[in-house]
Amino acid sequence: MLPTFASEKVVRIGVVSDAPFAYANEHYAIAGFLPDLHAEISQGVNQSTQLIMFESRSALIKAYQEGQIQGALVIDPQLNEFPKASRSKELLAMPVYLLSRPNNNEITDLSNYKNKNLGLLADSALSEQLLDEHQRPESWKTYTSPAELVNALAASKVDAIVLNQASVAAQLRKIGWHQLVKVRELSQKSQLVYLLNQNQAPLKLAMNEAIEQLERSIVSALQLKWGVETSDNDWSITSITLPLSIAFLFLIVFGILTNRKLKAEIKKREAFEQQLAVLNVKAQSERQQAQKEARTDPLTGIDNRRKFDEYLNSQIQLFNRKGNVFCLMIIDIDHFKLINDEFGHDVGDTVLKDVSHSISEIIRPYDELGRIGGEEFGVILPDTERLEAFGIAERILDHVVDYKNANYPELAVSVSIGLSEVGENDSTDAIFKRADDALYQSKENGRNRVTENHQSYSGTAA
Ligand SMILES: Nc1nc2c(ncn2[C@@H]2O[C@H](COP(=O)(O)OP(=O)(O)OP(=O)(O)O)[C@@H](O)[C@H]2O)c(=O)[nH]1
Repeated sequence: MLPTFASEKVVRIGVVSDAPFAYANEHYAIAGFLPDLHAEISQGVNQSTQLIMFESRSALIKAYQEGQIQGALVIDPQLNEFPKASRSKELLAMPVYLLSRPNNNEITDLSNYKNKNLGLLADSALSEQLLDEHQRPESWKTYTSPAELVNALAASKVDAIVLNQASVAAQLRKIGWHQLVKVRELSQKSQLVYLLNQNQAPLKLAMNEAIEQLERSIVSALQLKWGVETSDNDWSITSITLPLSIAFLFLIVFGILTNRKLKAEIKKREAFEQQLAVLNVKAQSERQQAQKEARTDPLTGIDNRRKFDEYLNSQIQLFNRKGNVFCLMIIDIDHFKLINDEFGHDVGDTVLKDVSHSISEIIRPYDELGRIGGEEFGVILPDTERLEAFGIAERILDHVVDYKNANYPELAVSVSIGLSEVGENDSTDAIFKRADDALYQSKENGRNRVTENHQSYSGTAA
């Protein structure tokens, strides 16, 4: 069981290790998964996302349903697997494959299968499109899960099954070698679905970019690991080469002869791989938990200065690369020393926790809140321009002033805020200094107010 995080600031995305787009190396580390997104995460640019790998699609779905991950990346999911409301869809072109029993020379085109038994995945966008195109032949059957589909082929209930590129590698491994034909002219749109429970604008952007590179990465992953023919030259029909056919035929014969021994070996290996995958998920989540703790303020439970600085840095990089505007706020509790002196340090601690909670009630789920000093908080508002940020700052002022301590009703709390919008050729130090100078102005002008200090404009309002 994966631990659940108290903070919703990190989005945990589940991926399946078996699929080529979430393609694992022998150590079960991600080797070919949406390379851009992964690189972005490992380089620390996208600090708000973590990838959690699952050994099977059903384990991933279960984790998603139980809320252990907040998002999932799945290719061409069945419609009933995920709650519809939380879907975001991206369409991408993907070659379609027919997988048939060996020595089936009839496959040249899907229309040859109009009167034959063809298996398709039910509730899949790709299947629906193919069925419509061929006027829903009676001999075509749909199966509710990829496992059922593959079993139908293995049990000769159908002559061939339709697969999209993403599921080819996994299915080949399950049932051994069959004849695989890529039918390029039938290439339809397949779905890469990513599900997010919250609106994560930077993540969405990163994913959209990664999707553009997906086809290329899948092809090379398939070639590398499975040796599947993916020639660009013959798009109409691509079948296995003769030597490969002979080699695999030999494997099948060999497999029959040593069936039992082989089965036991495979079982042992699968159990070992499964254990390895489970251990890896566990180790990964423990590592992530430790990393999380190193970035959390123990008193308030929000992000600490280190995490906040990392996030600020990532926002500056995003702005410089893509022009995503954001605002930085520094919020300081007024006369906090007096609160400590008059009511005691413990009450001071309670006020710190309550103020951080009040701020989090006003900001949006994807804004970043951190404790950046003793009685000082920082807020980063991604995709937000100064006018909107100013309104949010004013709402924070009002909300904090409304604060009441149950044991000390006479305790009055207010904050002062310095606000700055990111500007041309900005750096973390420069924007931080502008916001800090603005905070100083708020204090100078009487506290309980917000002061703006942008590259081109500054001013105060109470
Ligand atoms: N209770 C408590 N107090 C803290 C903590 N961290 C810092 N402080 C206190 O916060 C106070 C900050 O005081 P000052 O920097 O003088 O500022 P201030 O009294 O808020 O005055 P202005 O910022 O000018 O409005 C100091 O007395 C610190 O001891 C903490 O974790 N808990």
